[in-house]
Amino acid sequence: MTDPRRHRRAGGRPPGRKGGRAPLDPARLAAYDVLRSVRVDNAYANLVLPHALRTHGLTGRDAAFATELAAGTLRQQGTYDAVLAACIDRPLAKVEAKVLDALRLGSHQLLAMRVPDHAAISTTVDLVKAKVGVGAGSFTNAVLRRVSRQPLADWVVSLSTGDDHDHLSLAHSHPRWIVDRLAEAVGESELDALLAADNAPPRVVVVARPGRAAREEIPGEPTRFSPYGVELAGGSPAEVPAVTDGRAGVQDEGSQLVALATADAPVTGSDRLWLDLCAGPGGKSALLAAIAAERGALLVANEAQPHRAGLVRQNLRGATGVAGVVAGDGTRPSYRPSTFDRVLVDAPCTGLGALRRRPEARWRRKPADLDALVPLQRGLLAGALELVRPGGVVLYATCSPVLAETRGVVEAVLAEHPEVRLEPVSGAVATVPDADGPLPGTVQLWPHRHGTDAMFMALLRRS
Ligand SMILES: C[S@@+](CC[C@H](N)C(=O)[O-])C[C@H]1O[C@@H](n2cnc3c(N)ncnc32)[C@H](O)[C@@H]1O
Repeated sequence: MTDPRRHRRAGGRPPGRKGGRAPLDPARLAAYDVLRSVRVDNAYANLVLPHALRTHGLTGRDAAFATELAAGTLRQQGTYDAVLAACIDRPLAKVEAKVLDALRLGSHQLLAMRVPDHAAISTTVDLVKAKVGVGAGSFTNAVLRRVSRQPLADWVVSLSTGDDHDHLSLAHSHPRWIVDRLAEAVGESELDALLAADNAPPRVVVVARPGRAAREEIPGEPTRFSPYGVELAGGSPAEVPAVTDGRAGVQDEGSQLVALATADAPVTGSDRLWLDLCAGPGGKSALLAAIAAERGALLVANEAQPHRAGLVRQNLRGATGVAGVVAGDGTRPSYRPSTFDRVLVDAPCTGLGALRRRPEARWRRKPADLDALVPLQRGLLAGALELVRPGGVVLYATCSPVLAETRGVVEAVLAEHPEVRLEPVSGAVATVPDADGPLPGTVQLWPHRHGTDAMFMALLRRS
């Protein structure tokens, strides 16, 4: 008997009943559902994906196929839209949205996955016929045949203009304004490598929270820079007991280093009360609380959005070293001035340093987002400097390397606070090679250099 799963694993077409229409492939249906949720409900792909996989009963290699199809299509949407525009004789805006979703999925299979052309085209046509109608199916067939005429590299060459950033925007599927902003931060010589790294799925890294879990409990390789990290050997973190009981957690190595830079900054005198001003959903708080507990200190985790404060509480379950979780606006903090010995400001930002893990984020973000984010970042850093005691430290961090959010914010706040000075980030983070930030002593990590999100860190001390 034929095993229908064997066909799907090979990316092929599931076998149909004799004389009847072939059943739709569940993996492709799941990916199609994810694209629809992202488009219609503004959903985050990584949050809706597990639900789509469950709904369509996908596990193992079928789940991996659906995941790559959905995430890869969303990441590469810019490139595929340029290819599709060249294959369709009307503007893409005039193509029905459901058909365009399917065309993008088909293009990803044709141009970036090892799916045979006939399977990529026929499964997409079946999907469109079932979801939209027979006429749309014929249109899809004609368009995808044109897409399949040449490999991706040839499409990029034939569609490129002479402009370098336009070319990189097309080749690496990043909006042009993001290419420009990243170029200002990383420089032209590494821009191509950075954009390519944004399109590679990130490794799965787990933090063994000190005093609660040992690295040896987690199957995988110790991380290079964080003394608490393990790169998972394979499988799902949900299968690691230390993760399921909250003693360990999935956390990018760069994010671990931010917590570490906060904890490792030298302070003299009292070192008992720490604050995470922008704590939700609580990854860094959980690591900070574990380190605080080992040192006899306590952490207050503050978060503006009540539902995210709830996530922080969940992340801190079982942790000692926690004084409380508070829902409050960090720009108008309700704590007494000079209360804390250490404060972390992991500011809300464009997230352009974490594009690897948010496939659709690059298309959602707009340059105007900076107009609201930069004043908020400045307000939060100024709020933190009021809350830290003289001699205490504030670690300002973003998961964006955009200079307006990093250098610009730090310079502006320093100019308004003569009692504050910028100091070199110290401890384990200071030993990370090639991580100089845009101001002396600051740190900038990069996906293409360090295998981490592009975290920025600046250490400020109040005198
Ligand atoms: C980059 S995230 C923090 C990530 C977190 N540190 C972690 O590691 O899990 C920024 C957080 O700041 C919160 N936020 C935004 N505005 C805020 C404000 N005015 N005061 C406090 N938190 C704020 C956001 O809701 C978001 O949860």
